[in-house]
This record gives sequence, C-alpha cells and structure tokens, in this order.
Amino acid sequence: MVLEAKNINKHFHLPKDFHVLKNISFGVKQGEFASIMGKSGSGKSTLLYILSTMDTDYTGELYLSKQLVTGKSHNELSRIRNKSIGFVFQFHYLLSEFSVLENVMLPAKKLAEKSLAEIEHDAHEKLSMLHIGHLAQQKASRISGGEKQRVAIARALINDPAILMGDEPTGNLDSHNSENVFNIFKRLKEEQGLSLLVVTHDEDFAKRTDRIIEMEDGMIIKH
Ligand SMILES: Nc1ncnc2c1ncn2[C@@H]1O[C@H](COP(=O)(O)OP(=O)(O)OP(=O)(O)O)[C@@H](O)[C@H]1O
Repeated sequence: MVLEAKNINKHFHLPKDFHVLKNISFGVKQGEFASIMGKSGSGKSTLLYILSTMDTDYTGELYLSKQLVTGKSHNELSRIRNKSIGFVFQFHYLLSEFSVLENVMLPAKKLAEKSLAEIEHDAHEKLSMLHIGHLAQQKASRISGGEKQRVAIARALINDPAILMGDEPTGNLDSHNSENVFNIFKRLKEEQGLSLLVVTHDEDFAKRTDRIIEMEDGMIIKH
C-alpha cells in the first residue's frame, strides 16, 4: 500500500462538538487511481487534509509507503509531504509573477536534494510530458486556466511523489480541460505506475477511475 488509513477519527470542537470523520479505514495500492465521492459536507476535504499530512488533529494511524507518519513533528511532516505527496487543488495557486518554469521548480528547490541544473532539467521534462514545454519562460499570469492547471500538475510531480492527491482538480475547468486532466492522470498511472487519490463531484470522472470510495456523514460507505 502506498497509503493506508486506520481508524481515523476527527472532531471539530467549535461551535460545538462535531464528529466529522468516523472510523475511516482504507488503503490505496501502488499504481491505483482512486476517487472519493460524496455529498457536500460528507467530510471529503477534511479527510484529504489528514491523508496529505496537512492536518494532524485526529486519532488513528496514517501510513505513507508503509511508514507511520502519525505523530511525527511538523518539520518531519513537511519534508515527507514535499517528497512523497503531490497535491493538486481546484485553484492552481501558481505564483503569478514567476515564470512557469520557476513555479514548477519551487518544491524541488525547497527539498534541496538536487542541483539547480538537475531541477531545471526535470522541470522541463515534466512540462514537455504535459505538452506545455513551450510555455516554460512564460509568466504564470499569462497562460490559460487549463494551462495553469497543467503547470500545477507538473509542479506536483517535480519531486516524483509516491502518490498524487487532488481536491476537485477539475472543479474550475471546462469539459475539454477536465478531460485533459483526467487523461494526464490516467497516463501517469499507466506509464509510471503513479498512485492517485482524487476528490471529485464529477461522476463521469469518478466512474472512469479504478475505484470509487464513497463517503456519507463522515463514514466510508463503499470502497
Ligand atoms: N473548521 C471547521 N470547523 C467546524 N466544522 C467544520 C470545519 N471545516 C469543515 N467543517 C464541517 O465539516 C463537515 C465536512 O466538511 P468537508 O469540507 O470535509 O466536506 P466535503 O465533503 O469536502 O464538502 P464539499 O463537497 O462541499 O467540499 C461539514 O459539515 C463542514 O461544515
């Protein structure tokens, strides 16, 4: 398993106690493309924030590549996250005054395991793979919405993560660009054995993934 959650429970305490995630247990296998679906408020984003190690306020255990990450320090988690998890949001969060290339290079510079030349080479490679190599020197503010999301995917892949997570990664895109993103994800799974876990409201998208994990009222009702 690339990712495994065991008995995850979470409460929000304000305005009153609310048991938002109830005994969540499931795993994502190497090379699996899974989606999470469920009504608004069922706890999908809350769960994804825990799985991506950004939220540590829960009980239960979370394993990434068989390593227990629950209980690790803020600094350790930040490093594990940068190295092992790629994250794509509904909004691209690119730095608009930076070039496309600089945006993609940022997480690798932060990790500081490779020379600048290697990082630049890798960033060009990711951009070419996503058919946006010609945009490398363009300012991030000067490209289309669909292109921005592809740059965000390239950035999420720069450290060769074990798993790519997405929170509504096609939520802001038209059907043509959503299809593009789906095909990119599918290709990453098939050609590189990447594992993917994507929260989506788009049933057509979810139906074409390997597995739909269904949430209701903070519980997984099907997986
Ligand atoms: N910081 C918070 N404090 C208290 N309650 C919260 C907080 N964040 C979220 N909630 C509540 O937790 C529940 C789950 O929210 P979450 O955002 O995980 O749902 P979701 O399934 O991702 O919904 P959507 O599909 O609308 O994005 C909701 O009832 C929400 O109102």
